[in-house]
Amino acid sequence: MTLSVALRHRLSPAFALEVAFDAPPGVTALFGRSGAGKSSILRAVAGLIRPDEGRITVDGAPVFDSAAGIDLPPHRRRFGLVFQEPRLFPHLSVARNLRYGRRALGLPAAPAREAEIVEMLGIGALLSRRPSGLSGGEAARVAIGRALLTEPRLLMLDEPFASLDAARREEILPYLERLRDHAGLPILFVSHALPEVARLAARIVVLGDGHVLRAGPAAEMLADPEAAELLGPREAGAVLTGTVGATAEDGLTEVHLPGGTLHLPGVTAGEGARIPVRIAASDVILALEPPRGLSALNMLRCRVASLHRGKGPGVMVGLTCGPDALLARVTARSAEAMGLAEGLEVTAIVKSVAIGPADLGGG
Ligand SMILES: Nc1ncnc2c1ncn2[C@@H]1O[C@H](COP(=O)(O)OP(=O)(O)OP(=O)(O)O)[C@@H](O)[C@H]1O
Repeated sequence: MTLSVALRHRLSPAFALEVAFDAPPGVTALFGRSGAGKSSILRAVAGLIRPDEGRITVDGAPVFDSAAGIDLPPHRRRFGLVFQEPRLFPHLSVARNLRYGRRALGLPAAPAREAEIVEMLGIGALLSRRPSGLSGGEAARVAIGRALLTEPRLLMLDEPFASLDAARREEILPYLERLRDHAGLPILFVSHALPEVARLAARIVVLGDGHVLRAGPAAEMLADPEAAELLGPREAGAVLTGTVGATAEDGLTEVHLPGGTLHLPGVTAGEGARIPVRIAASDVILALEPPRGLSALNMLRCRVASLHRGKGPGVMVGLTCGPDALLARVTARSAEAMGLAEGLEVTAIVKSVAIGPADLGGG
């Protein structure tokens, strides 16, 4: 199932949306600064605002088509929307909250499906509790479960963890990975946290001032020095796929990449698993020769593929390490002193401690 969106809508004299993008099954991240128009797009797709003109289709079938006069009401679109706040009913137990959306749509009870969703989201122990006793992460999972139980054709998550601290957000990411891998639905995921987007999304749509600034496969966008400027040079970083090796007594686990081996803390996947590893561009140091007598364990032989001079003092360097792509952020002064140029062979040095659990996929 693929969602296609093409719409124009003036929200105020100062702000208009004009966007077009596709969302196939898997996670499509809508990424952009506050006020870029992310939530308004979700509201339009959900049928909560009526665009001035455009078409919104699922596998070619319109739920909205201004030219043809089609505008299905929200409940007939069968799209699940989870807001920033979980919006659970305080007087109902978690179990009754879960069933509420289904009942409101007149769908029959589905105990087997419910058990499956409860298991996937890890909320079995919460069923008899009231929402007031839940942590933010638990409440977010219940809200996602309630939306899933309505058998949506599409799931939209509008920064469902905006109010959670970093540790709670990290806790919930594995559940979202399971949802992504097992639900088989297109998921529109609104976020302005790049590590989360890198971990979950297959596609990224970067929004600015109501427009699509750039859209494409996540792996390509995250490794592209020019796109890094739009994603935010401080947080930008490529995602590489490695194979988990042995764990040493000091807790560092080998992760083998074509360009070399990383030794990383906090790897939970078992030996032999393939896991994504996000390496922030600002955590990579470049050297012309493999350095000796250095505390960093992680060195990858790479070649400079492209250079992008940003607005500030930084240069974003695109590197290829075998079939992998990596980004490094250096100062323009260093780039010049090193004579960085396309095709030059360099060693990329990554600090182990710079890579945290949020940067590693579950495998
Ligand atoms: N009902 C409305 N009437 C007028 N202007 C609106 C309305 N809703 C949103 N806007 C404006 O549209 C712009 C986009 O808002 P929107 O909430 O879609 O952005 P966002 O990218 O989701 O931001 P955030 O990350 O802060 O949630 C903002 O300038 C906002 O003030």
